[in-house]
Amino acid sequence: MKIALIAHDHKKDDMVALATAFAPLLRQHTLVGTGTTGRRLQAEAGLPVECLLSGPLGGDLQIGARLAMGEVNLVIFLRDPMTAQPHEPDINALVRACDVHNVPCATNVASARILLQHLAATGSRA
Ligand SMILES: O=C(CO)COP(=O)(O)O
Repeated sequence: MKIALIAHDHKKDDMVALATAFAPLLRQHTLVGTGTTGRRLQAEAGLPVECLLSGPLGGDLQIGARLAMGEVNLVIFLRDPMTAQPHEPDINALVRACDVHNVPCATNVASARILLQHLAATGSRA
């Protein structure tokens, strides 16, 4: 399973905590992330994350493009609903791509936990 991990700045601590809690599971999969999120997950959760561009510089679009080509199977995108983002069109494009291609996309911690628990229970592998 190829999993994309993305978090806005105010949600990055939540992402690190989530990824740390599920680190043994996430290690069994191929991980990709936007630049800053990915580097924090490497440094603080010890996870092997391929880091693309930072979100505002096109990272969301890179993940969306991979997803459209079938190279991303699950997205955890912890969005900050309280802060305006300069690259809002890119964010919408990524979430839309998930809907177009029927790729599971969790946009908050509660949903992400359910997806990851399901992944753990079903034993899907990379
Ligand atoms: O902005 C983002 C998603 O829209 C996340 O990008 P970073 O992980 O580079 O902060």
